[in-house]
Amino acid sequence: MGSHRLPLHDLAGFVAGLPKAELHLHIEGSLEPELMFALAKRNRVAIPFDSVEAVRAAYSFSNLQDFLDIYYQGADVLRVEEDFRDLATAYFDRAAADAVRHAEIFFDPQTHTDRGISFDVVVTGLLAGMAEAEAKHGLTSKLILCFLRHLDEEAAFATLKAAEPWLDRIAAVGLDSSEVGHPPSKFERVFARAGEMGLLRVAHAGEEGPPAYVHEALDLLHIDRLDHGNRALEDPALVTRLARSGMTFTVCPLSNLKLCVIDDIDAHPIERMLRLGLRATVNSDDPAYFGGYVNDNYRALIPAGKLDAGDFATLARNSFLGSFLDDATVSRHLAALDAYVDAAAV
Ligand SMILES: Nc1ncnc2[nH]cnc12
Ligand SMILES: [Zn+2]
Repeated sequence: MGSHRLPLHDLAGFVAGLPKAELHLHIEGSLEPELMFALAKRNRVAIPFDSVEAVRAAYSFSNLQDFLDIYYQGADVLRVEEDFRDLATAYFDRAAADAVRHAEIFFDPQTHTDRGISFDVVVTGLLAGMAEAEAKHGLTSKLILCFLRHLDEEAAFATLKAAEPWLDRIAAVGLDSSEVGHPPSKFERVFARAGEMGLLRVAHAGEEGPPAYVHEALDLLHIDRLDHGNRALEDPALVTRLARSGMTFTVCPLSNLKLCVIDDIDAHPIERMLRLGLRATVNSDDPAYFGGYVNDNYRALIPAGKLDAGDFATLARNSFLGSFLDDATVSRHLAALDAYVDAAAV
């Protein structure tokens, strides 16, 4: 889009060092097979694999549900506070290496409370990992509590209730899990209550579900950010609305490829999103399952040749603009990003 042209190798280096925020990351989806094995041993939990290689070999999915089945199974090794802290620490260490300066991470409390693990154990462990990342890397973070949409409204309300003691440590609520057949309307009242409690709101919509689900997320859930949003592109009036309102899309290229939302990474619609004036960002979703952290996702977009250095800088800029950081902090990150771009002289 812009006029910046760099040789491909330099472009990869430029993109890797760009200061960035990650806005779509399921912490349970950052559970690498090695840590899964270590935690299984530590907690004496049986897992249905006999090697790390066997786990990786099982990570071949033809749709979202295929993945979710194995993802919920993997989370079973997480039992005590220390496990959630170690999980978070592993993610933040990896993100810091990708020049991530700020991350807004999803967690799925129901995946754990339904197994008898308390909400407080999950949050306390994650918060410990978050504090450590800030001290060690200067990497700040926020928590987003996701409701599992395949479960019912009552279960979501119970989860919101469990969150009450932690409201000052939770930035937003989100909506994830099996999309088709579980429209945003199912959670209209839960999201209204979350809004009254002062929480921001995001939702997965238009990943596999139709544009109507994106309309519902806007009109019924009053979302502050749209997770995925790919299928919004099928509805021109919706695109206009999302562009005009400056809605942030948290796009996950490698996830889209691995879950067969797209057939070919070179056909990923993110370039089209930028041309349509949409505020797209690049994120890793479930990096342990989809073969890459955030820089792998940025890098995967290079070979198609549709994005130049200026576009990648825009994607990184969008990640700060779309974050839930205060304006002064966003400005500070954008100044650092501008300095990085100037120094790269692209
Ligand atoms: N990509 C995704 N879509 C819906 N739910 C998820 N939970 C973890 N990753 C998800
Ligand atoms: Zn997701």
